Amino acid sequence: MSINIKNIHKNYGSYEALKDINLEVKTGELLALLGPSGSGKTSLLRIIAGLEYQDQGVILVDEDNFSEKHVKDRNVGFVFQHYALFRHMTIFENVAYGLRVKPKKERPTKKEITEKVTELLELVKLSSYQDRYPSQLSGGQRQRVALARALAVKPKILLLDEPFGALDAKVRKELRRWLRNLHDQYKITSIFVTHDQEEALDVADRVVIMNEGEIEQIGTPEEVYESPANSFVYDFLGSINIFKGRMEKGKFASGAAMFNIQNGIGNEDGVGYVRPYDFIIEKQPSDKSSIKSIIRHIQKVGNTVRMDVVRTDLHESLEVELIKEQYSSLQVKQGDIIYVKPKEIRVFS
Ligand SMILES: Nc1ncnc2c1ncn2[C@@H]1O[C@H](COP(=O)(O)OP(=O)(O)OP(=O)(O)O)[C@@H](O)[C@H]1O
Repeated sequence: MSINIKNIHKNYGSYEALKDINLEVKTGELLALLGPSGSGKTSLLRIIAGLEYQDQGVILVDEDNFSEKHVKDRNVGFVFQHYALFRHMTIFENVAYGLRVKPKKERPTKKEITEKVTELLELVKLSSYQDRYPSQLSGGQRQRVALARALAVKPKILLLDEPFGALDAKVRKELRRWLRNLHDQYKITSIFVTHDQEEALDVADRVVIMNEGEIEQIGTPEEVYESPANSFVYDFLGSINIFKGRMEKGKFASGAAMFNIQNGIGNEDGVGYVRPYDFIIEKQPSDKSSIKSIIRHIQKVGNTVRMDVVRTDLHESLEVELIKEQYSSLQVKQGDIIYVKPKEIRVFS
């Protein structure tokens, strides 16, 4: 099932939560809606589910106009951040619930329900837990039950709202791999909401970056990370260093340094962006893009060494990241003078 979201507007009173959202989700795709708090991700998901209504626009699922359908007729699987399992039912009963409450004509037989639930519990690797109650499971296990329950009714599409948001970092990581594998087996067109950049980039086929009710960029994880469309996306998708300066004839001047740039040909003020790992560290300057700096702090974490350095021209801090081997061969210490040279600088006006 493909989802075609056209011209969606949503206001809460005078507040514009969604401003003309257009988006196509391809059949079998796992799409992430990523953005800071309040950017409109949940509102959009709830509108697709039919739990909220748009003020303008339509949602087509294949050629079916979803906008005219009630939530119960949309056949959407929904998984929330807080596992809304029924506390008084066993895990088996929780997964079976959606099948048992189907109208009589569509309801599978008792034997079919048992087979389906058994299959799903195997899929989420919780077969031996089927007689337990939700309170006897860990948070990660409960989310897996929630997903099995959502899949039981064979949804046309699957919507997940921060499904791993309440779990600790290690479990989150395990579950997102697991979700990806499950999606590859089931291939249900799925949209999941997250504000965690790493999670979106790690799991999704494509990422939609939202900000203040608008889409900033849509692309594969590689596209949005390697070629951010604007400064918001650049900033949102990882640590950055900012260089204030001016573009002049294909070059960018910032303090005493001058850089060759790919983008930006006008003569205007601009802001350059460099990721912490995108620097070459030298003991002597090699050209005008080598920025003289003093090492203020060195922090070693695993195989990575982070250095906090201060440019001597503008007295601004830069965050530089090296792998341990590079750092060892440099032989530098706090207080030393070094030259940091961006491998690439992207300038937005
Ligand atoms: N029922 C509502 N009434 C009024 N304002 C609302 C309502 N629901 C959401 N909003 C507002 O709309 C904006 C978008 O909210 P939404 O929950 O869609 O954002 P989000 O990106 O999912 O944020 P979060 O990551 O914090 O959940 C926010 O400013 C929010 O305060």
